[in-house]
Amino acid sequence: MAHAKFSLFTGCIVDTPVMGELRILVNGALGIDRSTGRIVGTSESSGTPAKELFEHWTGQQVSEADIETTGLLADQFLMPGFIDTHTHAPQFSFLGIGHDLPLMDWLNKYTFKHESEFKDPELARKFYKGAIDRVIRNGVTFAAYYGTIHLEANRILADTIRNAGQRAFVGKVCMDANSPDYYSESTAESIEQTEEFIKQVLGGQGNCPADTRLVTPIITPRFAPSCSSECLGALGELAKRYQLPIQSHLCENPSEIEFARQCFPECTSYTEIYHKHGLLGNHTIMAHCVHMTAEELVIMRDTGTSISHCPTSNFTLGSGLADIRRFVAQGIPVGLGTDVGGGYTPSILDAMRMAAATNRALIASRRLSGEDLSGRDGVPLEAAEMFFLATQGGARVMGMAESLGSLDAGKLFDALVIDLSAHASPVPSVESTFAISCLSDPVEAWRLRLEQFVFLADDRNISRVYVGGNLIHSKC
Ligand SMILES: O=c1[nH]c(=O)c2nc[nH]c2[nH]1
Repeated sequence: MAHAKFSLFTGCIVDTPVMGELRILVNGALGIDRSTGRIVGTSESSGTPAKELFEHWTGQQVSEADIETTGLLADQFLMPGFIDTHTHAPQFSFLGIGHDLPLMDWLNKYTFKHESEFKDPELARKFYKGAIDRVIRNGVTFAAYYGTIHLEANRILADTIRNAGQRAFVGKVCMDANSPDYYSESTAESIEQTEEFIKQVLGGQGNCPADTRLVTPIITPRFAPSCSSECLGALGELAKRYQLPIQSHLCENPSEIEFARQCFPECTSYTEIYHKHGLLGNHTIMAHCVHMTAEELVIMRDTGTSISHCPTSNFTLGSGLADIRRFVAQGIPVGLGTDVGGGYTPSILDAMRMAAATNRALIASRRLSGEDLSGRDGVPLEAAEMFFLATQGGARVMGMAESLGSLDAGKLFDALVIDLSAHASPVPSVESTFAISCLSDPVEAWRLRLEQFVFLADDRNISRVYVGGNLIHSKC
């Protein structure tokens, strides 16, 4: 069947096109056109023959021989791939180290030193493959990576990701100011090498449309304090000229915010620094945003800028509790970031759980201080909302909501087969979960199993990973 034109999955299919609304097709069918890697149709199948489904979806005559069918097992379901909107590839080299330090000390003691080692391309060649494989094993089909300041190591990172078949934004980190001597660059180097990196990455992939390109360069001023005004302005220009996304850090920690203020005293806020240099817009991802003023959130909303919520790292570096209900209420797009190595794990499932813990801690502390929590403010984040943040929410943050994030017809097939009864699974069997085994409504039973998935599962449950219709990881 290697030459079949279409693939069909039958079984339970789950996604969240809208925040908080799980769409569960218990007896679902999903068809893929292998030549484009796109979904041609998703529906309840109710036993309809495959040929009829495809003829209905495509409006063409289809023969049975053109269809390869995969029937999901009773404990399996299909879902959109996880989207990690913020992670640092070189920081896998010191995962789990230094979590007793606040941000600026952690950067100075560990981060800059480890990243500076990537001046040796040999290290990048040896190291990045294992890091990327680990991200993929965790079900991340699309990630926004920071590299280092080094052109060659970043090129190796981009090639490694493309060879692994993962979708990614990859950024050459820019640091021409206020950075250690052993890990900084001149303004000219920062700008020229960013442009060279853009040309290398785009040139290596021909003229394919932006949404089918696997690896896209992303303009990456590390954070405002690490860049001169000239560098920030030039990076804004490069993003416009090449129509590229932008990523950086914003309002993560009080000392960092003070540092940014000292570096740009002419700006009224940290957010204003990026705004003034043309770096905000609907293709910009700002990570953290833990300590934002009301005025800053208005700038974010008015410019269409997105937020990568990185709850794991916000806990481990003690940065604080970001209020995503407040962001969502303002209409600011929000997705999840693992922020390795501020965060200790590349698991988006962990980020989902940490997002829930952050939200519960915020609600509890506000209640204790007597705040009135009316409306959504006092409602704990539900599993279906976490599911959205990890998939469709992430796609919106990455500017790809039309092409990714859910399993609707027309979208690229970036998806995961989840096996709840995988070997050594942390998710208990249905039989041992009385609350589920006694239910007669199959949709309700799946809803509870999905809650268990969100709170209990790990990479052992992620049995297949697809990007653009290609299988890039399989446990069997
Ligand atoms: O969590 C973080 N990780 C980093 O590497 C970084 N650099 C600036 N600000 C940062 N925050």
